[in-house]
Amino acid sequence: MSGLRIHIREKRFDGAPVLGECTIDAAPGEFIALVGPSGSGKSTLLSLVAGLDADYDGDITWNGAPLSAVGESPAHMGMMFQEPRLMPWLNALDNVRLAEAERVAREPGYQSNAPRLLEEVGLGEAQHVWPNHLSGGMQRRVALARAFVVEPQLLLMDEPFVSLDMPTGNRLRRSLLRLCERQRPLVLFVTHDLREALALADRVLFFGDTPARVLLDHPVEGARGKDLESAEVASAQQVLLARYPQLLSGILDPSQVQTYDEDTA
Ligand SMILES: Nc1ncnc2c1ncn2[C@@H]1O[C@H](COP(=O)(O)OP(=O)(O)OP(=O)(O)O)[C@@H](O)[C@H]1O
Repeated sequence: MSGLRIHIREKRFDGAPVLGECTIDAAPGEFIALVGPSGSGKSTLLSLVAGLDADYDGDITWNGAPLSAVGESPAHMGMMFQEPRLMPWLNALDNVRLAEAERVAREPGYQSNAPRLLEEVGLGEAQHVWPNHLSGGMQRRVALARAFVVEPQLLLMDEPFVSLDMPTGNRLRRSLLRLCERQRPLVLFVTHDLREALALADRVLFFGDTPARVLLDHPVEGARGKDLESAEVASAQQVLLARYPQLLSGILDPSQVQTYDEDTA
């Protein structure tokens, strides 16, 4: 199949199973949010996909070929984490350019996308500013530009907008969706905030149980692209939690899932 296939049979840490049987198929261009209680293995799953941890039982493929390790990956991969992880000795432009280094080496005559990406995230005027002179929100913008500068086919994001105030977070989410619209990467986005998942994703995967697995694969309708405090997001959240009251605690009654599918069929 084309796109990403994740099939985890088991992932253990120190002998204890953390992830159980889990199959996720995702098509190019899809935006998938991963939501679940703390410790349910969301970040672990991202690190397996990123190739940062190869110690698991399962297969992760991209267009049918193993997605085994960063650097050998058949998909251009971008990543963004909770911390912007900027190099303090490089200005905003050079931080973004750093991600292009491999491409510059590989493609003679390659024209840097970094200035355009910084324009797109609203930092056209701040290209030569050092990270310690940028606000937290601006630093995340640089990290967002850096994630997209490689034109990733697969973008892994682990709570990239956590602990930002609402307007700053909303602006960053709008920038992210604009960039996704243009480049169409497949995104796996970990968040604790159900509203953020509903405002960004095409599908939300809910994790839970021990060892963790996907409890529910929920298609999002109506809330995508809206601000977190919008009526559309509030309503999507209310409908979901009315039907599955303990979902965010990682508990789901399987009989409810059938009812939901029948309702939406
Ligand atoms: N390097 C590690 N060594 C041992 N145990 C680990 C390691 N990394 C994660 N774990 C354990 O694996 C489980 C899943 O952790 P993980 O960070 O993937 O969960 P999470 O759903 O992302 O949590 P959170 O939402 O709090 O970030 C937890 O019990 C955690 O303590």
